[in-house]
Amino acid sequence: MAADKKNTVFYGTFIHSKKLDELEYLHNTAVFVDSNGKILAVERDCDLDNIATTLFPKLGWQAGNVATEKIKDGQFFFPGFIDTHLHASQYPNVGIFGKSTLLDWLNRYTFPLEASLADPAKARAVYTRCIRKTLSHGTTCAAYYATVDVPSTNLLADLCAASGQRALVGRVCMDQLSPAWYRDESPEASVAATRASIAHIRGIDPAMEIVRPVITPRFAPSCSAPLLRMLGELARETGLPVQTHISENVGEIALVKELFPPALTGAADESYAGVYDAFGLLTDKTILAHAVHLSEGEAELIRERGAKVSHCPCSNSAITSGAARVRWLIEKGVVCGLGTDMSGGYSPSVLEAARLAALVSRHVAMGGDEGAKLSVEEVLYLATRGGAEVVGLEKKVGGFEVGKEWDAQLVALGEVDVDGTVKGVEAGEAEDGNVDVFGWESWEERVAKWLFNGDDRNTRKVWVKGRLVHERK
Ligand SMILES: O=c1[nH]c(=O)c2nc[nH]c2[nH]1
Repeated sequence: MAADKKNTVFYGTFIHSKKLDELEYLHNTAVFVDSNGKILAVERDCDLDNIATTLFPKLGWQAGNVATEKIKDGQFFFPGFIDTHLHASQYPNVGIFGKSTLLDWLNRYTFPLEASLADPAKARAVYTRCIRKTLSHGTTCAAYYATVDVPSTNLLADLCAASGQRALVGRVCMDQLSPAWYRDESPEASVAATRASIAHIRGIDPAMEIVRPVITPRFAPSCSAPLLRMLGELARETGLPVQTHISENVGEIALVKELFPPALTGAADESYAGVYDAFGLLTDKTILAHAVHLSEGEAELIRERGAKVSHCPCSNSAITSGAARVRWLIEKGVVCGLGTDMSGGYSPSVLEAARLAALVSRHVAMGGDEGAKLSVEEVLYLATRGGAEVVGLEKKVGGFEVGKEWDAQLVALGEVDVDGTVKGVEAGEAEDGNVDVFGWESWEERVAKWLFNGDDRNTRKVWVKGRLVHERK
């Protein structure tokens, strides 16, 4: 799809997070987005024709070069979702995990698939489909892991740039504890390959408007101490973000203790977070996926360093890693967002991750901590503004404010007619979606129904930086 070069006025109902536990509902509102995708003005409770006449001259807009996107009653604009953790290279394996847990899952399902993407044709098919699918679910920004292979990592970045999906793209670094056919030959080779991929990604998007590189040590067990040290140095030298996994599974944690004693790392103790910290990898630009079994001390250290957590409830349930205590992390002051973690997680949908975050928090509550429950408002905050902070883009995306960029989705729910059919669906046609709205629901109830029963059929259009990147026909 070509970039839309016009200024645009979006008009209708807008819903976004005001704070962690509050959504704001803006009705009869006009949002003025310039041809570069930046929000220039937000006018609430206004008449579209009047406001256009008064605001166009102030914005220096010519009426002939302005597109209007006025949505129907009952539909709403919502900020695009931010998937703070997923493996594009694992997309073909969604739903394929059997009864495995992390370490056997990696060996049985994951490493063979990732290695096979060194075939460029296969990588192109997988990445193209992954980007299309996540866009169709309203994911406007994704923090991707690619593979060890440099050309296929670069291809993922190229495809994100071409399709317009905002992305952090990381070449996976790993030099130990995986088969010889899927690992870096040495720490030096790993860093050289990472530099090559960073240079490519910077080349295609020097201003990092859509795509940016991210330094990606897979997780401590698959990286030697020299590699972790060199990647910490690379992070300091480049100022780039870092993404990795932490404390997902009890077997993994035991392995980290065994592999990285304080005598090797120089850390004060043998904690998992302490290992990353010892190597300069725990900074305010670090995205830590999972964080299921952290100790008090680790959560404290993560908060002190300003590192962020990607909560992955789908994956944590599917491969039986555990129930992360998100309320506890938030109350400690740790910034959290949501990750689908495909293909540990079986779904490409951040809406599904949000709904599972709500459910998993209820399991934590059933364990005795009633305050652990996350509300509809809270999980949608994590899916948007929380995620924006996790990936370091909170000034650009996550809500509808002047100065932010237009990363948004248009949501339409099924409006039930008096005869019990869904409006717009002809007799004999399949109904479009699982959400039935009867008309008496409050806006809060409509959003709750969307969270718990919505899917890509409700996501009619998706924009990134003002560009239409998906439309459901
Ligand atoms: O959920 C996960 N997916 C992975 O690919 C991975 N690698 C290390 N640890 C991991 N956890």
